[in-house]
Amino acid sequence: MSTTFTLDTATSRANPTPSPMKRLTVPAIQRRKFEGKTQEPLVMLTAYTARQAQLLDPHCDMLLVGDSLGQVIYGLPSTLPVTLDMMIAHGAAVVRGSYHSVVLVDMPFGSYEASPQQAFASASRIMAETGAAGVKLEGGVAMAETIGFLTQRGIPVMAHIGLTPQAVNALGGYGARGKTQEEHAKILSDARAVAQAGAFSMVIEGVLEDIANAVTDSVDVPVIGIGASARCDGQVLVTEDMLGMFERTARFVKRYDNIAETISHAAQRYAADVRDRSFPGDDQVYRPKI
Ligand SMILES: Nc1nc(=O)c2c([nH]1)NC[C@@H]1CN(c3ccc(C(=O)N[C@@H](CCC(=O)O)C(=O)O)cc3)CN21
Ligand SMILES: CC(C)C(=O)C(=O)O
Repeated sequence: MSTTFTLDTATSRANPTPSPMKRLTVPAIQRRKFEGKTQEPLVMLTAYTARQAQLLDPHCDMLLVGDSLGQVIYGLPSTLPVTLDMMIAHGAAVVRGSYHSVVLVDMPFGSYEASPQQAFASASRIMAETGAAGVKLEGGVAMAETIGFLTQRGIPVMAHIGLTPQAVNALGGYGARGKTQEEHAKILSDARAVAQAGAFSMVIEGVLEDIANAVTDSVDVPVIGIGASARCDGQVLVTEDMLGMFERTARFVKRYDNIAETISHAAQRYAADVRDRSFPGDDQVYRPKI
């Protein structure tokens, strides 16, 4: 007997008119900042593949196709070598694998910083070739003009401030930001600038908790934290970090499973079965019916 995988999404995905489960929208996400008394935090995880997106989608508000895929799936030393083509291939896969969450695609290093025009050329390719709902880009005051340019031309932008990994060479590492008065003030002005420019939301990464709280209180768009504060309007983690795929991760990661161990254990048992010829067994070979 073959194994059948069932998902809570299976029924609605098979339904030709899945109107009750319409995809969330960027304006709906933006409104969540001031909706309801409880202001339920927004849930975001990264996704890089269609199947991963299928599994995460029912539980999330947003799926981020992060340029962290450079390190997480391509084994690159940083996010800097990630290309627009890589982001587009994975972005399209995640859109195909999801039907509920807002899908956002990271703009990779070198695809947007030179000018608003360069950013529009790259972002419009992402939008047209993936079907994503918006893009994310790193930077504050310096990117405000570009964020306005994209937003006014119909491309929703999520900004990313604080610890911005594409600037690792300038920052000197992945240490938390905001430890000096100057840095603290810079992060606050970055937050205000990107919100003012039209970003519908922003990620704040790797900053002192007080700064994340101050940013959350001082802008009128949802602030999504990673290594930030529980008081942010939402949280994001890299899915593989959260699943326990890596031995070493940043302090801000909470592990909800240990899939590294699960995978190693399964591979070990498979290898043993192959080596002692117990795989394939009777159930896995084709024989003529008698
Ligand atoms: N798997 C993965 N998870 C991420 O969160 C992530 C990526 N990759 N790649 C792109 C960036 C890089 N990020 C990182 C990478 C390392 C640390 C880290 O190890 N931080 C140390 C402090 C380092 C220091 O003080 O110099 C820590 O202990 O938190 C943090 C964020 C976040 N992003
Ligand atoms: C860690 C998140 C916020 C990100 O930017 C990425 O996955 O690249």
